[in-house]
Amino acid sequence: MTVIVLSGPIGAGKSSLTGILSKYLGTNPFYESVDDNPVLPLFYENPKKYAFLLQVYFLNTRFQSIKAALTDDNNVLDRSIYEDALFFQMNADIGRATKEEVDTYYELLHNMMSELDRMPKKNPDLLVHIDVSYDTMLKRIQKRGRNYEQLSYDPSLEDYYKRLLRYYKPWYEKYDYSPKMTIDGDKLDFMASEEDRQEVLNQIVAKLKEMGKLDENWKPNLVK
Ligand SMILES: Nc1ncnc2c1ncn2[C@@H]1O[C@H](COP(=O)(O)OP(=O)(O)OP(=O)(O)O)[C@@H](O)[C@H]1O
Ligand SMILES: Nc1nc(=O)c2ncn([C@H]3C[C@H](O)[C@@H](CO)O3)c2[nH]1
Repeated sequence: MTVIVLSGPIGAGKSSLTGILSKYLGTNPFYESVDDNPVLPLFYENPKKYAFLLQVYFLNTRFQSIKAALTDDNNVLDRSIYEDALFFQMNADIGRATKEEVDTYYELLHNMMSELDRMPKKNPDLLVHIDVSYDTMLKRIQKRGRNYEQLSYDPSLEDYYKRLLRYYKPWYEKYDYSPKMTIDGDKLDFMASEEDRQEVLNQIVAKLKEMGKLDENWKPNLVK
């Protein structure tokens, strides 16, 4: 039984890979709430006003998801609580949160992480990070077509996205809640190419076998 958390910038392919991977492993997916998130459009319209509220919204849903996932021990999460502070810190660094909001946020996060530390299973088994360049990220954001994420909606999103990418490298290096691995999201087009999809799945399965989380003779539940 495994809990796998995915990470990566906006449009990296986390939701897509969550679906593919959970089917392949025969586990249950947890998706980040986006289309039913009432605060997200407000945030893109007025980031300074809504950065804190949006973060509390995401933090709350991510806390619920990771608790359920660690209890069930049979899941893939498309983004997790471990990535939450990356987003908030970046928004705080560009002046979208007051000192009081920053302090309150970190206290809340700390309390939630302490709760997780008291659970029988405390950590995920593996982090799979999808690494993408700015060009790939932007192409995927355009392909998905959410209006408020487009540069035509707000040209300052170019700086926001580039900045976000810069926060990922140190975040990934510091992450130590579980073993981790990176997928090259620029090279491996796991949506359009069957061969690339299999390559990504092989890399993840090899890592799980190496960690002893999958039996050496393990075969997929569902081959498409
Ligand atoms: N490897 C890939 N190759 C080609 N297209 C991809 C790939 N991964 C994702 N896409 C496409 O890019 C878009 C964004 O993908 P997806 O929604 O999975 O990203 P995400 O990382 O979950 O984004 P977000 O952080 O915003 O939730 C979708 O239209 C998807 O079909
Ligand atoms: N500010 C902020 N904090 C988060 O923790 C966070 N997580 C995701 N997002 C935004 C990115 C995509 O538009 C969309 C889907 O990932 O939601 C976030 N925005």
